[in-house]
Amino acid sequence: MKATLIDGKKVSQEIREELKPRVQNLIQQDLKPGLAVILVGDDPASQVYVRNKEKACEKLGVYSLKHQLPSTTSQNDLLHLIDELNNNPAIHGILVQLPLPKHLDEKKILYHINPLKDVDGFHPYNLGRLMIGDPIFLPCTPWGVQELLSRYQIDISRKHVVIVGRSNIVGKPLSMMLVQKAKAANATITICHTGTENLAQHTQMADILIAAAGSPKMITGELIREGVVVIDVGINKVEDKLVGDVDFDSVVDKASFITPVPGGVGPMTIAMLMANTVKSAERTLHG
Ligand SMILES: Nc1nc2c(c(=O)[nH]1)N[C@@H](CN(C=O)c1ccc(C(=O)N[C@@H](CCC(=O)O)C(=O)O)cc1)CN2
Repeated sequence: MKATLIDGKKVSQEIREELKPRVQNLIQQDLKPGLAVILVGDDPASQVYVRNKEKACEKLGVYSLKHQLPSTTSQNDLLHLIDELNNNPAIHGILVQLPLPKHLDEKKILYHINPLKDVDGFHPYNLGRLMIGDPIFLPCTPWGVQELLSRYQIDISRKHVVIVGRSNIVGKPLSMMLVQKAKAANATITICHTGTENLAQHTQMADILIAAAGSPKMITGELIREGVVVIDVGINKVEDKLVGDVDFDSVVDKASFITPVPGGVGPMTIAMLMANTVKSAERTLHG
């Protein structure tokens, strides 16, 4: 079996097209959605991702405000900037590009963002709302994964979903989102990580395997069973090449569906960020 490629680039473009009339409707009501992106330091990958976000805003008609700060920026200065953006009526979404330089307290910084402008969905208030099944902003990458499954009619009903990875920005929120659906869908959700003993015993049970461990090519053909759906969330730079957490070549002939890297989940993160920003602007109009 040769896996069907899940085209994240195509789906992300479809989603951004679907957002256009919503943005036009807001602009006609004199409300242009605004996204502020704070980039601290000069991490090359982060610069690419921030540029992708700016380009997405430009194409969609969203006002984009970028603050590029030196890696030596103090915590207080960063908190003051967030205060300004929290109080800026032209800004409906605020994100701080991760990772931050080590001297900055990531939690303190992220928790300082007004939850109602937290379009990354990382604030405890929003994660709490997600946990109780009443979300405002879903974290962009997990939401993008869910959208890919949905738009390719990959149903989790009565399926075993195995997530490899437990980060705060993907693994944990994604497991919460799928558990919410699993109740009604009679699905089973398993979370593994790079420290899981006998990892193969878990991954080989998966009908749907989501690799989000941040470990290049970790998931090989021996770790999966025939016909599994493979979603690769990994974004690893290896010898200047972007590779996922899945060893694509050893998996593609066993899987039924697979997301490529690049061109899979990555572009979905951007599209869902745009969706959260538009939603935030709409909420200021309609509550
Ligand atoms: N504040 C945040 N920081 C980070 C997040 C996040 O959601 N919020 N996620 C990742 C990085 N990320 C978004 O910021 C991100 C990663 C990858 C892509 C993407 O489009 N990847 C492309 C290839 C891009 C390239 O040319 O290298 C692909 O996979 O096709 C977008 C966003 C960590 N930080």
